[in-house]
Amino acid sequence: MGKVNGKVALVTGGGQGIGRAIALRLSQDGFAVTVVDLNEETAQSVAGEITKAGGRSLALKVDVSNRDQVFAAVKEASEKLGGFDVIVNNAGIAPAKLLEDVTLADFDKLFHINVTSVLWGIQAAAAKFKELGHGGKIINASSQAGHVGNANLGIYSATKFAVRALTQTAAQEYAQYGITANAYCPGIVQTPMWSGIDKEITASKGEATGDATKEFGSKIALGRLSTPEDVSAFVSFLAGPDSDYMTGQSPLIDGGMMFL
Ligand SMILES: NC(=O)C1=CN([C@@H]2O[C@H](COP(=O)(O)OP(=O)(O)OC[C@H]3O[C@@H](n4cnc5c(N)ncnc54)[C@H](O)[C@@H]3O)[C@@H](O)[C@H]2O)C=CC1
Ligand SMILES: CC(=O)C(C)=O
Repeated sequence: MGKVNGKVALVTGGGQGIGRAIALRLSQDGFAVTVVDLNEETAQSVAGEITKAGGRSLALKVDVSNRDQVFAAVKEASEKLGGFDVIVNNAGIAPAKLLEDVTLADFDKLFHINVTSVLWGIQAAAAKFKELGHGGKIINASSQAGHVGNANLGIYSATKFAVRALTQTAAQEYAQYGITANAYCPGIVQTPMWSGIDKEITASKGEATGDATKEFGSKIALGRLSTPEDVSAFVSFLAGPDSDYMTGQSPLIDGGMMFL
C-alpha cells in the first residue's frame, strides 16, 4: 500500500497482541496512531515504539466499554493528531467456559467489552467523521468464532457474531456519508489472549497446557498458527484506499480453518 501521510487512526486494545501489530503497521503505512488500552503502561510502550521509529503517536488509557471515555478518546486523538480517519475497534476479552457454567455476570461483561464497546466506537468515529465533513473507515475485530460457534467459547462466539451484525448495519447506515465499515476475522493468533484460552480449556479438561493449541492448530490448512502481523497486514488493506469499494464485510484471515 502507498503511504497515507497526514491521516489519523485510533486502535483500541493497542497495547499488546493483534492491536499492537495493527498500531505499528498503520504507523508504517503513514498514519498518526492513537494507541488506546485499559493498560496505560502497554499503550505508552507501543506509542513509544512508534515515535522512536519516527512516527506520530498518542497513548490513552480508556475502558472501551465506557461510552464517555471512547468519545473523549476520539476527540483527543482528533485534536492532538490533527484529524480523524480510521477507528479500529480491536479490544476484546475471551474467557473460556462451557455454556452450562456461564453466569449473568460473565455474559454481561463479555458483551460490554466485546460488543457495546464496538457500538460506542462506531458512534464516536462516525460522529467525528461527520463533524469533520469527510468519510472514514470503521474496522472491527470479529473472529472465525464469529462465523461458527466454538465449543468452550460460546458467549465469546456470540459476541463476535454480534460484531458482524453491527458491522453490516453500520455499513448500510453510514454509506451515505462516505463511511465504510468492515471487520476482520482471525483464526488462532499467538497472543496473550490465545495463551489464556489454551490454559483455561486444557485445565478444565485435565490436559496439558498446549494441547488445545495442537487441536485447533491441526485444523489450519496452511499448517501454522497466525502471527499478529498476518492480521495487521489485512487491517492495513482495510484502513487504506485499496479497500474503498468494500463495506459491510467480515472476511476470514485464518490460514484456512473455515471454508465458508
Ligand atoms: N488471539 C486470537 O486468537 C484471536 C483474537 N481475536 C480478536 O482480536 C482482538 C485482539 O485480540 P488479542 O490481541 O489476541 O488479545 P489480547 O488479550 O492479547 O489483547 C487485548 C488488548 O485489549 C485490551 N483490553 C481489554 N479490555 C479492554 C477494555 N475494556 N478497554 C480497553 N482495552 C481493553 C487489553 O488490555 C489488551 O491490551 C480481540 O477482539 C479478539 O477477540 C479474534 C480472533 C482470534
Ligand atoms: C479467540 C478467537 O477468536 C479464536 C480462537 O478464534
